[in-house]
Amino acid sequence: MRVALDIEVRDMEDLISVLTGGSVQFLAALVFLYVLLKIFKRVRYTGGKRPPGPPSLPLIGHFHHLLFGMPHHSLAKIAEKYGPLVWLELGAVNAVVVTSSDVAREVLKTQDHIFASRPPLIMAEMVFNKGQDLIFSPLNDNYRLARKIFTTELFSEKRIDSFKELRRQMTFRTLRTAFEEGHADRYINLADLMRNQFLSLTTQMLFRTDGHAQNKELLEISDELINAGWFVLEEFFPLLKPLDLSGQVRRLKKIGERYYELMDSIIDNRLKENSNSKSNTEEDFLDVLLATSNFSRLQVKVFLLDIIGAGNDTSSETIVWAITELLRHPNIMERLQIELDDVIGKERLVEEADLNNLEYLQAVVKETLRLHPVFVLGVPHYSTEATKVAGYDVPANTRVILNLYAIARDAKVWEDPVKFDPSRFLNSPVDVRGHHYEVLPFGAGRRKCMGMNLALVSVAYNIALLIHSCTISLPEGLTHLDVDVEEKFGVTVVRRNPLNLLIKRRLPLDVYRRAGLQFSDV
Ligand code: HEM
Repeated sequence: MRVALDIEVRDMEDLISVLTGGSVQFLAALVFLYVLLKIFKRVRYTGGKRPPGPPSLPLIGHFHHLLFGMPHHSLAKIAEKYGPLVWLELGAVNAVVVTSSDVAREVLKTQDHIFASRPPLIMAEMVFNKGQDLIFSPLNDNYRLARKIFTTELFSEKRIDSFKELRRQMTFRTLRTAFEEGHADRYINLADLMRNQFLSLTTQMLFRTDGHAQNKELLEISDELINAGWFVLEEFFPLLKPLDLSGQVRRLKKIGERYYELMDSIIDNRLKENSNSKSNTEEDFLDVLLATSNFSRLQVKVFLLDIIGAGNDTSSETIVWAITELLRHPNIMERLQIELDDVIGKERLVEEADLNNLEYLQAVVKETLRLHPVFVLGVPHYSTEATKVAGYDVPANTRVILNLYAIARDAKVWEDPVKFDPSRFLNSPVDVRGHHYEVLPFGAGRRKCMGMNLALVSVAYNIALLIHSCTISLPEGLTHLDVDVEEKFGVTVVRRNPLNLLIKRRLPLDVYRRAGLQFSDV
């Protein structure tokens, strides 16, 4: 199989900083690792027809493949040579990497019941109370109950709809900030702008409040979590864990402690408020979870952290990727603007209710998610029993890495796969909701993203407003040819370089005013 890559593989600086937080302790860790591995025994593959894979090094197996370049690129290259199901020994961890839509279908649909668990992760242990949350929970009764409550109570259509006005107000606030900066001819970093919006949106959905001190702290916690990365050295070399030479284990533990302390004060305040008054304000997620007697206080905290961790950077960075691609392709940006002007006109602002009538906009969203799925390697799955995949034997307790990035760029499936071309989704039944295995930005099957519907609405709405009601300019002297797509690898893959933009009003002032968007600059 051949996977096309258009992004320059940077250097190992990225991954090393993900692994170690940039610490010089990394070198010390490697020396100790070498000594400790002498007494370390990896659980070896036993019997059967093993999936193919590159030659492994003594003791560390294939771990070095994660150290050079970005893992989703390195793994795509390995798949080009060894096929869509590759066997890797990453220190003590046995893993298979899936890099085709056919094998993804087998894992996420035909054998979803076997592969829908999660491996034990140090991040889950340290921050998410040993995986008692939703994202990192193994497939067990606790998980099934939590997923049911998330589906019926927190992410039901009705609940998502009940936050529509909040989403509108938060997007307006973003525009107001952008226009005020633009009016003063100041450039604004789009990622910062969007992250602030989504953090405010999430905290209001969760806790009804939008307190700045609390948000700042949550933003820092979420940042630390994202920067911690999926690949914690000690997870692959468990003998190193007590020594914590990379400092990652300690760092994650501290993030957990800081978060729990903050949440304790939020929950205490809420319980006090609830006992003082019979409030008739809208229920938020905290109310719903506290009212569910099935969950302990600790579980409530980790469920909320799931949403903070999964709900912010994912949507905001997808918007940043979309605007990046639109700026790189002025003809596509123009076509989208023409659609918006035709369908919405220039007398009013676009509303969420318009989104289904904007076919090209939807195609832009899908194409962005195809080329830039922010969880490039998904969230790891785990086999609960031995099975066969694509004719190969996969033992129980194998970690499954789905290279969602490479699957959606498979040249066997996609014509001109690295080209940003939304029209490939026009008049096509293919969508990004987990029914078509050639593009899986939200995963598929039992573990499919809980926030997909919310994300699709918020992302499309923000892009529509930015393109319809704003003029967006690059810093002076730069053209569309200067807009890069360099990536930074972490829990999510984001733009490496900031996208600084000058954002100004595109429509007559009155149009914004009538929609309820007031400005202090006029
Ligand atoms: C563009 C935005 C988003 C993308 C691309 C995305 C992608 C994903 C992916 C790939 C997974 C893993 C699926 C698997 O294991 O196979 C996932 C899981 C999850 N996502 Fe999202 N996500 C997005 C937004 C959100 C939002 C807004 C929320 C909540 C507010 C959310 C909540 C979750 C949760 C709770 C899970 C865990 C599901 C489980 O393990 O059962 N996501 N997401």
